[in-house]
Amino acid sequence: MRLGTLIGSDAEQHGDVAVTGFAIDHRKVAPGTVFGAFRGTRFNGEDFVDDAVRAGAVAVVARPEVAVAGAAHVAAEEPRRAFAGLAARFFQPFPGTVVAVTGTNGKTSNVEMVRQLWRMAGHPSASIGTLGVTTADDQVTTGLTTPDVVTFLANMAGLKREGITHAAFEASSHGLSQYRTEGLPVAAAAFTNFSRDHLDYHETMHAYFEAKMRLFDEVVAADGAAVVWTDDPKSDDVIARVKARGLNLLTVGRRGETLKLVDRSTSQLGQTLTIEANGQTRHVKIPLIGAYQAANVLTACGLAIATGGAVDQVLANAARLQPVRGRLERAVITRAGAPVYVDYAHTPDALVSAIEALRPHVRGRLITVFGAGGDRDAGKRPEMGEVAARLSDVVIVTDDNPRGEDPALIRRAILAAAPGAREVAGRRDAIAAAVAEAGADDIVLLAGKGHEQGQIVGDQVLPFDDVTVARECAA
Ligand SMILES: CC(=O)N[C@H]1[C@@H](OP(=O)(O)OP(=O)(O)OC[C@H]2O[C@@H](n3ccc(=O)[nH]c3=O)[C@H](O)[C@@H]2O)O[C@H](CO)[C@@H](O)[C@@H]1O[C@H](C)C(=O)N[C@@H](C)C(=O)N[C@H](CCC(=O)O)C(=O)O
Ligand SMILES: Nc1ncnc2c1ncn2[C@@H]1O[C@H](COP(=O)(O)OP(=O)(O)OP(=O)(O)O)[C@@H](O)[C@H]1O
Ligand SMILES: N[C@H](CCC[C@H](N)C(=O)O)C(=O)O
Ligand SMILES: [Mg+2]
Repeated sequence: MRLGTLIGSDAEQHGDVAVTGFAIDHRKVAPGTVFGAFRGTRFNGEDFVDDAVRAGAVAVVARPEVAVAGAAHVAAEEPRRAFAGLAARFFQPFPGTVVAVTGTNGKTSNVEMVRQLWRMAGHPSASIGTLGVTTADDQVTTGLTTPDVVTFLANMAGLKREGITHAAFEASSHGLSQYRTEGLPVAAAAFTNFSRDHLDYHETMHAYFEAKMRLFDEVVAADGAAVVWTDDPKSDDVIARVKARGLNLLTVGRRGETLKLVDRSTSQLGQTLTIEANGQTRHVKIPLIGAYQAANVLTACGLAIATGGAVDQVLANAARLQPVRGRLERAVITRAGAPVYVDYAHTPDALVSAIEALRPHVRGRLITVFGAGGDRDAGKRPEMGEVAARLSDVVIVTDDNPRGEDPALIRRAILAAAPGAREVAGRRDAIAAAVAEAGADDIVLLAGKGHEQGQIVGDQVLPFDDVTVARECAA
């Protein structure tokens, strides 16, 4: 593609050169690259403009006041957004049906469930999120929930080349506020729930909520749809904004109109949902436990319906959903007979959801093992300690990705609000202690790491998988 075609600039000036790629890191610039110079939390990309031009950048997307010499200056007040638009023109085409999910918890579960529902309906489909890029026969990890905009658009274009027609992605608040997932048409967006997380980055709950709302206010197509879970304290706010924007609104939940959850009855290995839709009552048996999984199933069904699925077909397919990795995944049953569950709960609200999901299955004691991530929202630590101590019978506080912080101090912050909790440094020892403690009637919950394959200590990632360690401790 010629630069002039891309940016509409005069060919004699800068337009008649070939664009070979896009980069937001000057170290990735090659001859022909369009460089995005963004101000970040650690660096100012504007400081690297000259380096980028020397490395062969043919255009620089930057704020109007930034000096750019030797390459075209695409000036924009919000350069991240302008850059995403240009990159999308370069990388297109994309899968024809793209949907996004936001919310504090449940994004990964939802995109994975939508992908499965589409596949059951015969669509070649994919999801992009915390688990990586997932298709029916492949999974590639990207490291972040929402990859950077170049990786994101390149991945989407790659999926299209592989024949994928339907793709669902997680829109994290960081990704939304940094315009990491812009540029391509989004047919539908879903809201799962809103609670405390990431205040280290957004600072206030208001700013965190507004970051998420950009998905509905700006990212989803003007003629697109919104699927809203109705039973969250913030649901009505989201619905009001969706209505103001004139999107096609689908509501799901106890107060839902598209899919109304009338009843939920649990069994040992699953649950039956009674759902009213189109004036009819249906019983949908799903092979997943926990109210939160029921919420995710309904929201995912909403997205499948919003993208053309027939209600009957979608609800019938929901009965065949496979569990999502690390979300209430049963890792092992100990020799004493206690099931050990692994869950990705890493916020106070998610911890409540995970514990409440298991509680009906506990005859003896619920033993909860968890920690909190370093270099992340410190304020959530006592809140997590408080709910764990209040809702579990035995609490073991341990480590979860200490990153650059002292793990003992993180544990102390949790323990300060968790009366009666035991402290076990080192996650393997904590899991071993829980497994040793659990009797036949007890259930062990290992929370916080879910599918993760490493423990981040300093800048090292040490191999660690809760499921594997639980099995080793139980052997
Ligand atoms: C706080 C945060 O979100 N940081 C992300 C963000 O960084 P930033 O824009 O602040 O970048 P910066 O490092 O200050 O640099 C500014 C600019 O200068 C450029 N640069 C920098 C150095 C250099 O030598 N040359 C250069 O060109 C950078 O590429 C960047 O464009 O953009 C970078 C590139 O996309 C990300 O790698 C980085 O993720 C860091 C590693 C991270 O840990 N992010 C986490 C918190 C995150 O994003 N999590 C969310 C939420 C998960 C959830 O749902 O819970 C996620 O979506 O994964
Ligand atoms: N609908 C829900 N309501 C409340 N809690 C939930 C819900 N869905 C998931 N959870 C809890 O949140 C944890 C993480 O779920 P999931 O990975 O789907 O969320 P996420 O939004 O993708 O998280 P992340 O922000 O890390 O990407 C689960 O293990 C569970 O404990
Ligand atoms: N997407 C989340 C994941 C947290 C997972 C938990 N294990 C931790 O490290 O805090 C984050 O980056 O904040
Ligand atoms: Mg996720």
